[in-house]
Amino acid sequence: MSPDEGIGHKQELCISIIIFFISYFSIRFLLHHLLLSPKHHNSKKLPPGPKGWPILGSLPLLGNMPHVTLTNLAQQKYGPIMFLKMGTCDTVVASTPQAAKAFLKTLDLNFSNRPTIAGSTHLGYNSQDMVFASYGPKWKLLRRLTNHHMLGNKALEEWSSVRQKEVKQMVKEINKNGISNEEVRISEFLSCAITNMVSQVVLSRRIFEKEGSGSKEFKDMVVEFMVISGVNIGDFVPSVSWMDLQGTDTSGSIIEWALTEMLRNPTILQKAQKEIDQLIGKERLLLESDLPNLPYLQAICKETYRLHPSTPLSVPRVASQACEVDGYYIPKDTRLNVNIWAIGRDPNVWDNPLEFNPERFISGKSAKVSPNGIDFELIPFGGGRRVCVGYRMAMVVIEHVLGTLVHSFDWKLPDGVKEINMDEAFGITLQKAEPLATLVSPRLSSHVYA
Ligand code: HEM
Repeated sequence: MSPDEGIGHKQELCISIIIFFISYFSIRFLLHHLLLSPKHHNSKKLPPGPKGWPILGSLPLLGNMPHVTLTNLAQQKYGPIMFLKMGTCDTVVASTPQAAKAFLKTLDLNFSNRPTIAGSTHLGYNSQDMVFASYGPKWKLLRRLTNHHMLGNKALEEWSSVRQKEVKQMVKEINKNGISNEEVRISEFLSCAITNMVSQVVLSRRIFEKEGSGSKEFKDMVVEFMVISGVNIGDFVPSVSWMDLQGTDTSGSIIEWALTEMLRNPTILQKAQKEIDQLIGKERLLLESDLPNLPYLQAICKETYRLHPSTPLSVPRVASQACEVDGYYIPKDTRLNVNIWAIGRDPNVWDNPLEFNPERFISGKSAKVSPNGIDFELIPFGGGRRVCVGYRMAMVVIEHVLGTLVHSFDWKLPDGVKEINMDEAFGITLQKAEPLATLVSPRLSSHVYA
C-alpha cells in the first residue's frame, strides 16, 4: 500500500466513525424524545413513568405479575399516578386510594367508558355486553334490567332459596369426600356451585349436575375471559392481537384464598367457627339471613378482598376527553388501570399490610370500611358509575359459602404437607398457583348432611 493509499483509508475510517456516532446519537435522540419519553405531550406535563422500548413501550417490563411490577414501580420510583406507553397505547395507573378516587369519583364521568380490547371483541359480542358497552342509554338499560331482575337487593332476596339449595348440595358432596378420607380440591366444588347459582338466575337452569370435568372446562373459560378482559398484550399492540400470550393457571377465588389464610392461621378459623356455633348451634346449616349477625366472618372476607383481590388491576376504563389530574395532563383515549392490589397493600393506609389480620375490620380506624366502592382504600369491585354490578351478590355468596364451609367442616392439610404454597399464578386474575387441597371432617349433626 502506498503512503497516499494509507492516508485515504484512515480518512475513510474517520468519516465512517463520525457518521456512525452522528447516526447513533440522532436515532437515540429521536427514540428518546419522540417515541419513548412519556414526560411531555405537546409541552404539557404527563405523570411520571418508565420510558420503555420502541413499539412495545413498557410491556416488556411487566413480567409475569403485572400488578406486582406496577406496584413496585409506583412505590419505589414514580408515585401514585404513573404514565406508561403500553405498546402503542397511553396508559395511566392509579396506585393509591387518593389516586383511585381522583379518577373513579372526581373524574368518573370522563372515565365511564371501557377501551375496545380482545375481551370485548371475542367474548363480549363486539362490545355489546354490559361490561364493555359504551356508556349511554343502552348500558343504562342493561344495568337497570340486571338490577331489577337479577342482582339488585330485591332480586337478590328472591333468588336466595336457589343459592342456598346449591350450598346444601355442595356440602353434601364435600362430606362424601370427608367420609372416605379423600382430598378435597375446594376450587372445583366452588366453581360448580357458584356457576349453578348464576346460571339459574341467567339461564333458568343448572349447568352441572355434579362437580366434575365439565365444571373445570367452564371455569377455564371464565378465567380466560377475565384474563383477556384485563391486560392482554394484543390489546396494546394490535399486530399481535391474534396471539394469546397469557395463558394462566386456573381455579381459585376469594373463598379459596380465605380458606387458605385460615388454614395458615388456625386461631382465625377457630374464632370464625365459634362465632357461628354461638349464633346457630350445630343442628342446621348457615342461612344467608344469619350473615348480618356474623361480624368476624365479614371481617375475614374484607381482609381477603384486601390481600387477594380477584381483579388486581380492575377492568380497564378509557378517558373520553383529555383532562388534568393532580396537575398532570392525561391525553384523550388514555387507558386507566386502577391497581387494586397495590391499594390493598399500601403501607401508608394499612398497618402491617402483609399480615392477614381480620381484627383490623373489627375495631380501630378501618372498622367501618366497606368494600362496596365508597371507601377507596378497599375497592375489590371498583368504584364509580361502572362499579361491579354483581358486588351485592358476590358479597352475599362469598360470606355465605365461606361461613358454611368453616361451620360444617374441620379442615386440615394432608399428612406430610407442612406449608401451603401462597404463590399467585401467572396471569392477570389472582388465582392460586397451586390449588388448595385439604382433608375435611364433618362437625355438625349427621342429619344436616343428609
Ligand atoms: C369476587 C367477585 C367479583 C369481583 C372481585 C368483581 C370485580 C369487578 C370489577 C373490579 C369490575 C370493574 C369495576 C370498575 O370499572 O370500576 C367489575 C365489573 C363488572 N362486574 Fe364484577 N366482580 C365480581 C363478581 C361479579 C358477579 C358475581 C357479577 C355478575 C353476576 C359481576 C358482573 C360484573 C359486570 C357486569 C361488570 C361491568 C359493569 C359495567 O361496566 O357497568 N361481577 N367487577
